[in-house]
Amino acid sequence: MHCFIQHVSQLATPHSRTVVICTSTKPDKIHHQIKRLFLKTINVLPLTEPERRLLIQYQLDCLGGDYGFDASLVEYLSSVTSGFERHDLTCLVRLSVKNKMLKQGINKRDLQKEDFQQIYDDLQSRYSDQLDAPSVPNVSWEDIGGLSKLKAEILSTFRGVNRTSGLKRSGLLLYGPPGTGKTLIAKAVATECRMNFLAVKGPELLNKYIGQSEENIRNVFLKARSAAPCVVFFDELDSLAPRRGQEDQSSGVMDRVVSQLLAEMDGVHTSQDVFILGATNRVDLLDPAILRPGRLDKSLYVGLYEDRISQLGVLKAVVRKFKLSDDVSLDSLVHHFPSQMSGADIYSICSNAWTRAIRRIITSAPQVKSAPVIVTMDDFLGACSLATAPDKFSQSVAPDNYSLSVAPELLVA
Ligand SMILES: Nc1ncnc2c1ncn2[C@@H]1O[C@H](COP(=O)(O)OP(=O)(O)OP(=O)(O)O)[C@@H](O)[C@H]1O
Repeated sequence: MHCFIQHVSQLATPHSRTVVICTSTKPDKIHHQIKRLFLKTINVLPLTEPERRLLIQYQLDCLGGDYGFDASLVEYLSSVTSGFERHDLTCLVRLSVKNKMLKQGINKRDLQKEDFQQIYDDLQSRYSDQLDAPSVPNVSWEDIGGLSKLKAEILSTFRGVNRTSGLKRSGLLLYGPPGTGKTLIAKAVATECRMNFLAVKGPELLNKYIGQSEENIRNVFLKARSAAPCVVFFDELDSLAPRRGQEDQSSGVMDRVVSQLLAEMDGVHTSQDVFILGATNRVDLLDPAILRPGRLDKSLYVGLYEDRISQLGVLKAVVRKFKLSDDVSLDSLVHHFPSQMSGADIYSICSNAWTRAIRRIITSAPQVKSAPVIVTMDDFLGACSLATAPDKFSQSVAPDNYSLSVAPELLVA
């Protein structure tokens, strides 16, 4: 470091014609003596949507010729590429155009959405593979059954009056028994609102070294801000934000973690494009400050499916991609379900039915290498009989524990 400082300082003579430019992805780690050498620090921020639009347009213009694209295509590409850097956008445009030409000849230049899909998917998955990088999940509202009121409530929060009038909510808490679809909802929110999704499990951020947990929390929010628009999903929030001042936490480590989390949440409140979703099975263990307006200012209960209509909704969503035989009647199937089920329980019945169908096909025609898997009513009924036999199937929420997750006083409309 000393040597570097000496050499750079020597260049700083009145007649020097040398300019030193340095780059860094972690400016906060640079020693202050090095920082002092530079006259100017330029913060290169992630591209905003209008900037991405300009860059995509520019890249297409640079390729010359008439590509026959319309403005809505450029608009679409800029809206789905949040988190993409300059180089990614250049690759996206150039490689997609090149592929199109290779496939359809140099004269076929009418570009469509689909022409960009393959390169877009490659770049997006490479981006998400980077450590903890946010991704846009592939879960839509159709993948979630039942919960229509909850969906409407969440959508109004995201798209409704709050945003336009500037009275933005900064976060929502989803609470309820395990396996009821809280994670699924968070992913669908990110997909439907075309936002990046950063999922964090509470315990993953906790570290035994002093100050490291707080830094992990800071990093999550830093990442979220740089990937904005972004949904940050804190699963198992109770482990990260337990009630402060507990006697058994005499070192105060957890209190500091909670305080850091609250401070970061307050910072997010002023930013338009980062939204926080929390999920917990134990709302009673949370520090009340986290539910204060301006942080997770709305709590929504995601419960078990107790009526046949909502069970049917979940069943339909889960078997959406199954091939069903003509004898399958989902309406009558739900009457074979236990009275209280979580989405995960229904998913388990369906995957058991699917496995039964595969076994049946293999046993009936072992020599056939590939045959379509068609699930019959018998497969479902066999899987249901397992579900109602208590010694063979354990529901994800034992009836004794239902009450643990329910805190009706938090059902704020
Ligand atoms: N409403 C639903 N519609 C369709 N599938 C569902 C629904 N709820 C749950 N599932 C199924 O159950 C699985 C588990 O759901 P999920 O992980 O979202 O539950 P969770 O409430 O976040 O659980 P936990 O509190 O244990 O983290 C999902 O992957 C999905 O297959």
